[in-house]
Amino acid sequence: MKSECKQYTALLPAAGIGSRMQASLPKQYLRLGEQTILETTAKVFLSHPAIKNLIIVLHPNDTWFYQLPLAKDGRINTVVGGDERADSVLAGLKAAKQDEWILVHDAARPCITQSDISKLISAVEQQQCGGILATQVRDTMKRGADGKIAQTVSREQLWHALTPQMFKVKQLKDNIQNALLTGTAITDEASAMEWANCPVSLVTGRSDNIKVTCPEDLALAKWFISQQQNEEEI
Ligand SMILES: Nc1ccn([C@@H]2O[C@H](COP(=O)(O)OP(=O)(O)OP(=O)(O)O)[C@@H](O)[C@H]2O)c(=O)n1
Ligand SMILES: C[C@](O)(CO)[C@H](O)COP(=O)(O)O
Repeated sequence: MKSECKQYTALLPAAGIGSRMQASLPKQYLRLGEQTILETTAKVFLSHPAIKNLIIVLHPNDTWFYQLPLAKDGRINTVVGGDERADSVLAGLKAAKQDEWILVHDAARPCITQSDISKLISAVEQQQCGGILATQVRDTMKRGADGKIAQTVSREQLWHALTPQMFKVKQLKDNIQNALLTGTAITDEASAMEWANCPVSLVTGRSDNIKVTCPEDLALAKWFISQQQNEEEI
């Protein structure tokens, strides 16, 4: 029985092909120990007291999801995604209740913690405007091309945008649709809200909330998750 706190839907875009991972199957189905990246991510949300259900967005040719025990969970609804991440998120938003808040989280970010999910929800509930988890840039940042540095960019106000990103369903859906129609590049939900001049809160999240993107990320994600389990046992 979930606690009395307000409950939300989480939308997991999982319709990518993971080309940068150079694996034999889409990266969300690579294993982190006993379970896949997708199962790991989904279970963090499904066991969070403020998450009531999931919308998981699948590639049209996905043959893996329904082989997972997770597929039998009645709290999960699946929809078919599109060519780009924004198209997949849009497909998921169309299947959500339009008057609710929703948390959009990359299936490829399995190191998300319940505490960071709670932190984002609390900030959005308090400020009543959308928000994203993010971490401040720590390295000196360079702009460059063709193997040459063009300039050093001040890192003072630079953040890594993470997920989940939490917004009102209808507002986010409309803004993504309209932004895409103008040819604006929408690589995260916040960029569509920014396009519409909507305020978006930056909520500091854990830097181990990495997106498994390249081959070396898999071992790092496994290690981060093992460290988080040790933290929980303390
Ligand atoms: N058309 C797409 C593209 C991406 N995603 C999802 O969006 C998240 C972040 O995208 P990314 O890391 O870029 O995944 P891929 O697109 O699969 O990776 P690549 O760009 O290396 O192919 C992933 O969970 C991915 O499954 C999606 O649902 N639909
Ligand atoms: C949404 C995101 O994870 C925020 O950093 C990122 O934009 C996804 O980019 P990708 O190229 O689709 O991995």
